[in-house]
Amino acid sequence: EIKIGITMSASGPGAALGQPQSKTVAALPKEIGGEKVTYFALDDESDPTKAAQNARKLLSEEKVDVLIGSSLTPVSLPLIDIAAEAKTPLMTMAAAAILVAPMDERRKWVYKVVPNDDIMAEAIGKYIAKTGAKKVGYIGFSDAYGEGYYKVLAAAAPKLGFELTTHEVYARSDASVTGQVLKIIATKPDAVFIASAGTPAVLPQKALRERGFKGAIYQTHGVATEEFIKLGGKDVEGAIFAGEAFSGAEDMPADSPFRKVKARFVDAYKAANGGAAPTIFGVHLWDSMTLVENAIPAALKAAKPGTPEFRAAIRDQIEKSKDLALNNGLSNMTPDNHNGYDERSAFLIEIRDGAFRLKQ
Ligand SMILES: O=C(O)C(=O)c1ccccc1
Repeated sequence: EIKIGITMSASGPGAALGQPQSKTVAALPKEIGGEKVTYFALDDESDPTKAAQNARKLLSEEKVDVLIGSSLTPVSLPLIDIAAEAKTPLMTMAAAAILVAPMDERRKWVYKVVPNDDIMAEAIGKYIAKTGAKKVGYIGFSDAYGEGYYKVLAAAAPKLGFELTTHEVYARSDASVTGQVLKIIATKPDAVFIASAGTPAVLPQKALRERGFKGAIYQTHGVATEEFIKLGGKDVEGAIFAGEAFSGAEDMPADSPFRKVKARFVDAYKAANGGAAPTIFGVHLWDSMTLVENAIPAALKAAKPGTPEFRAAIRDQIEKSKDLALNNGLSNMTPDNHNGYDERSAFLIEIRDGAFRLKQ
Protein backbone atom coordinates (compact mmCIF):
# COMPACT_ATOMS: atom_id res chain seq x y z
CA GLU A 1 0.00 0.00 0.00
CA ILE A 2 1.23 3.47 -0.95
CA LYS A 3 0.18 6.37 1.30
CA ILE A 4 -0.19 9.94 0.09
CA GLY A 5 -0.76 12.79 2.57
CA ILE A 6 -2.39 16.00 1.36
CA THR A 7 -2.81 19.33 3.14
CA MET A 8 -4.71 22.02 1.27
CA SER A 9 -6.47 25.34 1.90
CA ALA A 10 -10.06 24.15 1.52
CA SER A 11 -11.27 27.02 3.75
CA GLY A 12 -10.05 30.53 4.56
CA PRO A 13 -8.90 33.14 1.98
CA GLY A 14 -7.35 30.41 -0.19
CA ALA A 15 -10.59 28.41 -0.49
CA ALA A 16 -11.04 29.23 -4.20
CA LEU A 17 -7.78 27.28 -4.69
CA GLY A 18 -8.16 24.59 -2.04
CA GLN A 19 -11.81 23.67 -2.62
CA PRO A 20 -11.28 22.42 -6.20
CA GLN A 21 -8.25 20.49 -4.91
CA SER A 22 -10.33 18.92 -2.21
CA LYS A 23 -12.84 17.81 -4.86
CA THR A 24 -10.02 16.34 -6.96
CA VAL A 25 -8.95 13.83 -4.30
CA ALA A 26 -11.72 11.37 -5.24
CA ALA A 27 -10.55 11.48 -8.90
CA LEU A 28 -6.96 10.41 -8.15
CA PRO A 29 -5.70 6.92 -9.14
CA LYS A 30 -6.56 4.26 -6.56
CA GLU A 31 -3.97 1.81 -7.76
CA ILE A 32 -0.51 2.42 -9.19
CA GLY A 33 1.98 -0.24 -10.32
CA GLY A 34 -0.22 -2.95 -8.79
CA GLU A 35 -0.19 -1.25 -5.35
CA LYS A 36 -3.25 0.15 -3.62
CA VAL A 37 -2.98 3.93 -3.07
CA THR A 38 -4.56 5.56 -0.02
CA TYR A 39 -5.00 9.34 0.31
CA PHE A 40 -5.17 11.23 3.60
CA ALA A 41 -6.53 14.72 2.89
CA LEU A 42 -6.63 17.53 5.49
CA ASP A 43 -7.77 21.18 5.42
CA ASP A 44 -5.19 23.71 6.67
CA GLU A 45 -7.61 26.66 6.56
CA SER A 46 -5.05 28.75 4.58
CA ASP A 47 -3.00 28.90 7.80
CA PRO A 48 0.76 28.09 7.68
CA THR A 49 0.78 26.88 11.31
CA LYS A 50 -2.12 24.53 10.69
CA ALA A 51 -0.43 23.26 7.50
CA ALA A 52 2.73 22.45 9.45
CA GLN A 53 0.64 20.58 12.04
CA ASN A 54 -1.13 18.65 9.28
CA ALA A 55 2.16 17.70 7.64
CA ARG A 56 3.68 16.48 10.92
CA LYS A 57 0.56 14.45 11.64
CA LEU A 58 0.53 12.87 8.16
CA LEU A 59 4.18 11.92 8.52
CA SER A 60 4.15 10.62 12.09
CA GLU A 61 0.67 9.06 12.32
CA GLU A 62 -0.05 7.91 8.77
CA LYS A 63 3.60 7.40 7.74
CA VAL A 64 2.88 8.76 4.26
CA ASP A 65 5.31 8.09 1.41
CA VAL A 66 4.64 11.45 -0.27
CA LEU A 67 3.39 14.80 1.04
CA ILE A 68 1.33 17.08 -1.21
CA GLY A 69 0.63 20.70 -0.23
CA SER A 70 -0.27 23.26 0.25
CA SER A 71 -2.41 25.45 -2.02
CA LEU A 72 -0.74 28.80 -1.27
CA THR A 73 2.88 29.94 -1.24
CA PRO A 74 2.95 31.27 2.36
CA VAL A 75 1.18 28.13 3.58
CA SER A 76 3.62 25.84 1.73
CA LEU A 77 6.80 27.53 2.96
CA PRO A 78 6.92 25.87 6.44
CA LEU A 79 6.46 22.44 4.81
CA ILE A 80 9.88 22.56 3.12
CA ASP A 81 11.82 21.97 6.34
CA ILE A 82 9.35 19.38 7.59
CA ALA A 83 9.56 17.32 4.37
CA ALA A 84 13.36 17.62 4.17
CA GLU A 85 13.77 16.55 7.79
CA ALA A 86 11.53 13.51 7.19
CA LYS A 87 13.32 12.84 3.86
CA THR A 88 9.91 12.65 2.21
CA PRO A 89 9.09 14.16 -1.22
CA LEU A 90 6.88 17.26 -1.05
CA MET A 91 4.77 18.27 -4.04
CA THR A 92 3.65 21.86 -3.50
CA MET A 93 0.57 23.10 -5.36
CA ALA A 94 1.55 26.76 -4.84
CA ALA A 95 3.18 29.08 -7.34
CA ALA A 96 6.18 31.13 -6.18
CA ALA A 97 9.68 30.16 -7.36
CA ILE A 98 11.03 30.57 -3.81
CA LEU A 99 9.51 27.18 -2.95
CA VAL A 100 11.96 25.38 -5.25
CA ALA A 101 14.75 27.88 -5.86
CA PRO A 102 17.57 28.36 -5.21
CA MET A 103 18.19 24.62 -5.07
CA ASP A 104 19.68 23.47 -1.76
CA GLU A 105 19.72 20.43 0.57
CA ARG A 106 16.15 21.13 1.77
CA ARG A 107 14.60 21.92 -1.59
CA LYS A 108 16.04 18.67 -2.98
CA TRP A 109 12.86 17.16 -1.52
CA VAL A 110 10.44 19.68 -3.03
CA TYR A 111 8.78 19.69 -6.47
CA LYS A 112 6.37 22.25 -7.87
CA VAL A 113 3.94 21.73 -10.78
CA VAL A 114 2.82 25.37 -11.13
CA PRO A 115 5.12 27.25 -13.53
CA ASN A 116 7.47 29.69 -11.73
CA ASP A 117 6.53 33.36 -11.46
CA ASP A 118 9.62 34.39 -13.43
CA ILE A 119 8.47 32.44 -16.51
CA MET A 120 4.94 33.84 -16.22
CA ALA A 121 6.07 37.43 -15.49
CA GLU A 122 8.41 37.37 -18.49
CA ALA A 123 5.58 36.28 -20.81
CA ILE A 124 3.05 38.85 -19.61
CA GLY A 125 5.76 41.55 -19.36
CA LYS A 126 6.65 41.02 -23.03
CA TYR A 127 2.97 41.35 -23.96
CA ILE A 128 2.56 44.54 -21.90
CA ALA A 129 5.62 46.04 -23.62
CA LYS A 130 4.16 45.16 -27.01
CA THR A 131 0.97 47.12 -26.25
CA GLY A 132 3.14 50.25 -25.91
CA ALA A 133 2.39 50.80 -22.21
CA LYS A 134 5.09 52.87 -20.52
CA LYS A 135 3.67 53.29 -17.02
CA VAL A 136 2.24 50.29 -15.21
CA GLY A 137 0.73 50.46 -11.74
CA TYR A 138 1.33 47.48 -9.44
CA ILE A 139 -0.71 46.01 -6.61
CA GLY A 140 -0.27 42.53 -5.15
CA PHE A 141 -0.58 40.30 -2.11
CA SER A 142 1.61 41.33 0.82
CA ASP A 143 2.97 37.77 1.02
CA ALA A 144 5.51 35.58 -0.76
CA TYR A 145 3.19 35.13 -3.77
CA GLY A 146 2.76 38.86 -4.44
CA GLU A 147 6.33 39.72 -3.58
CA GLY A 148 7.65 36.94 -5.83
CA TYR A 149 5.82 38.53 -8.75
CA TYR A 150 6.83 42.05 -7.80
CA LYS A 151 10.49 41.05 -7.70
CA VAL A 152 10.57 39.44 -11.16
CA LEU A 153 8.34 42.06 -12.78
CA ALA A 154 10.33 44.96 -11.33
CA ALA A 155 13.52 43.39 -12.68
CA ALA A 156 12.04 42.74 -16.13
CA ALA A 157 10.23 46.08 -16.62
CA PRO A 158 13.20 48.38 -17.42
CA LYS A 159 14.56 45.83 -19.92
CA LEU A 160 11.16 45.64 -21.59
CA GLY A 161 10.72 49.42 -21.72
CA PHE A 162 8.08 50.21 -19.09
CA GLU A 163 8.18 51.35 -15.48
CA LEU A 164 6.23 50.18 -12.44
CA THR A 165 4.70 53.34 -10.95
CA THR A 166 3.61 51.81 -7.63
CA HIS A 167 4.32 48.92 -5.27
CA GLU A 168 1.00 48.69 -3.45
CA VAL A 169 0.13 45.62 -1.36
CA TYR A 170 -2.86 44.10 0.43
CA ALA A 171 -3.63 40.97 2.43
CA ARG A 172 -5.71 38.07 1.09
CA SER A 173 -8.31 38.67 3.80
CA ASP A 174 -8.59 42.49 3.33
CA ALA A 175 -12.07 43.85 2.62
CA SER A 176 -11.03 47.08 0.87
CA VAL A 177 -8.17 48.39 -1.28
CA THR A 178 -9.54 51.90 -1.89
CA GLY A 179 -6.48 53.70 -0.51
CA GLN A 180 -4.08 51.67 -2.65
CA VAL A 181 -6.20 52.06 -5.79
CA LEU A 182 -6.39 55.84 -5.38
CA LYS A 183 -2.59 55.96 -5.12
CA ILE A 184 -2.28 53.87 -8.29
CA ILE A 185 -4.70 56.05 -10.26
CA ALA A 186 -2.86 59.19 -9.10
CA THR A 187 0.26 57.97 -10.97
CA LYS A 188 -1.78 57.98 -14.22
CA PRO A 189 -0.69 54.51 -15.36
CA ASP A 190 -1.42 53.15 -18.86
CA ALA A 191 -2.15 49.75 -17.32
CA VAL A 192 -2.24 48.02 -13.93
CA PHE A 193 -0.76 44.66 -12.93
CA ILE A 194 -2.43 42.74 -10.09
CA ALA A 195 -0.46 39.92 -8.42
CA SER A 196 -3.20 38.11 -6.59
CA ALA A 197 -5.12 34.82 -6.56
CA GLY A 198 -8.53 33.34 -5.99
CA THR A 199 -11.56 35.49 -5.25
CA PRO A 200 -9.51 38.19 -3.41
CA ALA A 201 -8.09 39.06 -6.87
CA VAL A 202 -11.44 40.60 -7.84
CA LEU A 203 -11.16 43.37 -5.23
CA PRO A 204 -8.51 45.63 -6.84
CA GLN A 205 -9.86 45.13 -10.36
CA LYS A 206 -13.40 46.08 -9.26
CA ALA A 207 -12.09 49.07 -7.27
CA LEU A 208 -10.07 50.30 -10.27
CA ARG A 209 -13.10 50.10 -12.60
CA GLU A 210 -15.42 51.69 -10.01
CA ARG A 211 -12.99 54.63 -9.72
CA GLY A 212 -13.10 55.05 -13.48
CA PHE A 213 -9.78 53.46 -14.50
CA LYS A 214 -10.11 52.62 -18.21
CA GLY A 215 -6.67 51.15 -18.98
CA ALA A 216 -5.74 47.49 -19.43
CA ILE A 217 -5.65 45.31 -16.32
CA TYR A 218 -3.28 42.34 -16.09
CA GLN A 219 -3.61 39.54 -13.60
CA THR A 220 -1.71 36.31 -12.85
CA HIS A 221 -2.55 32.60 -13.23
CA GLY A 222 -3.94 32.84 -9.70
CA VAL A 223 -7.28 34.08 -11.11
CA ALA A 224 -8.08 31.18 -13.43
CA THR A 225 -11.24 29.97 -11.67
CA GLU A 226 -14.90 30.33 -12.62
CA GLU A 227 -15.49 31.94 -9.24
CA PHE A 228 -13.27 34.87 -10.23
CA ILE A 229 -15.38 35.47 -13.34
CA LYS A 230 -18.65 34.95 -11.50
CA LEU A 231 -17.72 37.37 -8.72
CA GLY A 232 -15.99 39.91 -10.98
CA GLY A 233 -18.58 39.98 -13.77
CA LYS A 234 -18.16 42.81 -16.26
CA ASP A 235 -15.34 44.34 -14.18
CA VAL A 236 -12.97 41.45 -14.95
CA GLU A 237 -13.90 41.19 -18.64
CA GLY A 238 -10.80 41.76 -20.77
CA ALA A 239 -8.30 40.86 -18.03
CA ILE A 240 -5.20 39.20 -19.46
CA PHE A 241 -2.71 36.93 -17.70
CA ALA A 242 -0.01 34.35 -18.40
CA GLY A 243 -1.64 31.03 -17.54
CA GLU A 244 -1.16 27.29 -17.79
CA ALA A 245 -1.86 25.04 -20.78
CA PHE A 246 -5.06 23.81 -19.12
CA SER A 247 -6.71 27.26 -19.24
CA GLY A 248 -6.26 27.63 -23.01
CA ALA A 249 -6.42 23.97 -24.08
CA GLU A 250 -9.75 24.22 -25.96
CA ASP A 251 -8.21 26.81 -28.29
CA MET A 252 -5.11 24.71 -29.06
CA PRO A 253 -4.68 22.58 -32.20
CA ALA A 254 -6.51 19.22 -32.18
CA ASP A 255 -3.22 17.28 -31.94
CA SER A 256 -1.86 19.27 -28.97
CA PRO A 257 -0.77 16.89 -26.17
CA PHE A 258 -2.27 19.37 -23.69
CA ARG A 259 -5.76 18.63 -24.99
CA LYS A 260 -5.30 14.95 -24.28
CA VAL A 261 -4.04 15.41 -20.72
CA LYS A 262 -6.83 17.89 -20.04
CA ALA A 263 -9.48 15.46 -21.29
CA ARG A 264 -8.08 12.71 -19.02
CA PHE A 265 -8.29 14.97 -15.97
CA VAL A 266 -11.71 16.43 -16.84
CA ASP A 267 -13.19 12.93 -17.36
CA ALA A 268 -11.80 11.64 -14.05
CA TYR A 269 -12.92 14.75 -12.18
CA LYS A 270 -16.44 14.70 -13.62
CA ALA A 271 -16.85 11.00 -12.85
CA ALA A 272 -15.92 11.71 -9.22
CA ASN A 273 -18.04 14.86 -8.91
CA GLY A 274 -21.40 14.07 -10.44
CA GLY A 275 -20.55 15.63 -13.79
CA ALA A 276 -19.32 19.00 -12.45
CA ALA A 277 -16.38 20.52 -14.38
CA PRO A 278 -12.99 21.11 -12.69
CA THR A 279 -10.90 24.32 -12.48
CA ILE A 280 -7.15 24.86 -12.79
CA PHE A 281 -6.45 24.50 -9.07
CA GLY A 282 -7.63 20.89 -9.07
CA VAL A 283 -5.10 20.42 -11.85
CA HIS A 284 -2.26 21.19 -9.44
CA LEU A 285 -3.17 18.19 -7.31
CA TRP A 286 -3.78 16.00 -10.38
CA ASP A 287 -0.47 16.98 -12.04
CA SER A 288 1.41 16.46 -8.77
CA MET A 289 0.04 12.92 -8.68
CA THR A 290 0.91 12.40 -12.36
CA LEU A 291 4.57 13.07 -11.50
CA VAL A 292 4.36 10.72 -8.51
CA GLU A 293 2.52 8.08 -10.57
CA ASN A 294 5.25 8.09 -13.21
CA ALA A 295 7.93 7.71 -10.53
CA ILE A 296 6.30 4.81 -8.68
CA PRO A 297 7.00 1.79 -10.94
CA ALA A 298 10.78 2.34 -10.78
CA ALA A 299 10.60 3.21 -7.06
CA LEU A 300 8.75 -0.07 -6.40
CA LYS A 301 11.64 -1.95 -8.00
CA ALA A 302 14.06 -0.21 -5.62
CA ALA A 303 12.17 -0.53 -2.33
CA LYS A 304 8.94 -1.27 -0.47
CA PRO A 305 6.31 1.43 0.29
CA GLY A 306 6.52 2.76 3.84
CA THR A 307 10.34 2.69 3.89
CA PRO A 308 12.85 5.58 3.75
CA GLU A 309 14.36 3.93 0.65
CA PHE A 310 11.01 4.06 -1.16
CA ARG A 311 10.55 7.75 -0.34
CA ALA A 312 14.07 8.51 -1.56
CA ALA A 313 13.51 6.48 -4.72
CA ILE A 314 10.36 8.45 -5.55
CA ARG A 315 12.31 11.68 -5.07
CA ASP A 316 15.08 10.42 -7.35
CA GLN A 317 12.68 9.22 -10.05
CA ILE A 318 10.63 12.44 -10.23
CA GLU A 319 13.88 14.26 -10.94
CA LYS A 320 14.15 12.21 -14.15
CA SER A 321 10.77 13.32 -15.59
CA LYS A 322 11.40 14.30 -19.21
CA ASP A 323 9.09 15.95 -21.77
CA LEU A 324 6.08 15.04 -19.73
CA ALA A 325 2.95 16.87 -20.89
CA LEU A 326 1.08 18.03 -17.80
CA ASN A 327 -1.96 20.27 -17.58
CA ASN A 328 0.48 22.88 -16.26
CA GLY A 329 2.86 22.62 -19.22
CA LEU A 330 5.77 20.60 -20.55
CA SER A 331 7.71 19.23 -17.58
CA ASN A 332 11.46 18.58 -17.68
CA MET A 333 12.85 18.12 -14.17
CA THR A 334 16.59 18.26 -13.43
CA PRO A 335 18.61 18.12 -10.19
CA ASP A 336 18.82 21.93 -10.28
CA ASN A 337 15.30 22.68 -11.50
CA HIS A 338 12.37 21.15 -9.64
CA ASN A 339 9.86 23.32 -11.51
CA GLY A 340 10.89 22.02 -14.90
CA TYR A 341 9.30 24.50 -17.30
CA ASP A 342 10.45 27.11 -19.79
CA GLU A 343 8.64 29.79 -21.81
CA ARG A 344 6.77 27.09 -23.78
CA SER A 345 4.59 26.61 -20.71
CA ALA A 346 3.38 30.23 -20.41
CA PHE A 347 0.17 30.88 -22.35
CA LEU A 348 -1.54 34.26 -22.70
CA ILE A 349 -5.11 33.92 -21.53
CA GLU A 350 -7.85 36.51 -21.81
CA ILE A 351 -11.23 36.68 -20.12
CA ARG A 352 -13.60 37.07 -23.06
CA ASP A 353 -17.39 36.87 -22.87
CA GLY A 354 -17.11 35.46 -19.38
CA ALA A 355 -14.71 32.62 -20.32
CA PHE A 356 -10.96 31.94 -20.31
CA ARG A 357 -9.71 32.01 -23.91
CA LEU A 358 -6.26 31.53 -25.37
CA LYS A 359 -5.08 34.88 -26.73
CA GLN A 360 -3.92 34.24 -30.30
O1 LIG B 1 1.00 30.37 -4.57
C1 LIG B 1 0.08 31.06 -4.16
O2 LIG B 1 0.13 31.63 -3.06
C2 LIG B 1 -1.12 31.25 -4.99
O3 LIG B 1 -1.98 32.01 -4.60
C3 LIG B 1 -1.22 30.52 -6.28
C4 LIG B 1 -1.42 31.22 -7.48
C5 LIG B 1 -1.48 30.54 -8.68
C6 LIG B 1 -1.38 29.16 -8.71
C7 LIG B 1 -1.20 28.46 -7.53
C8 LIG B 1 -1.12 29.13 -6.32
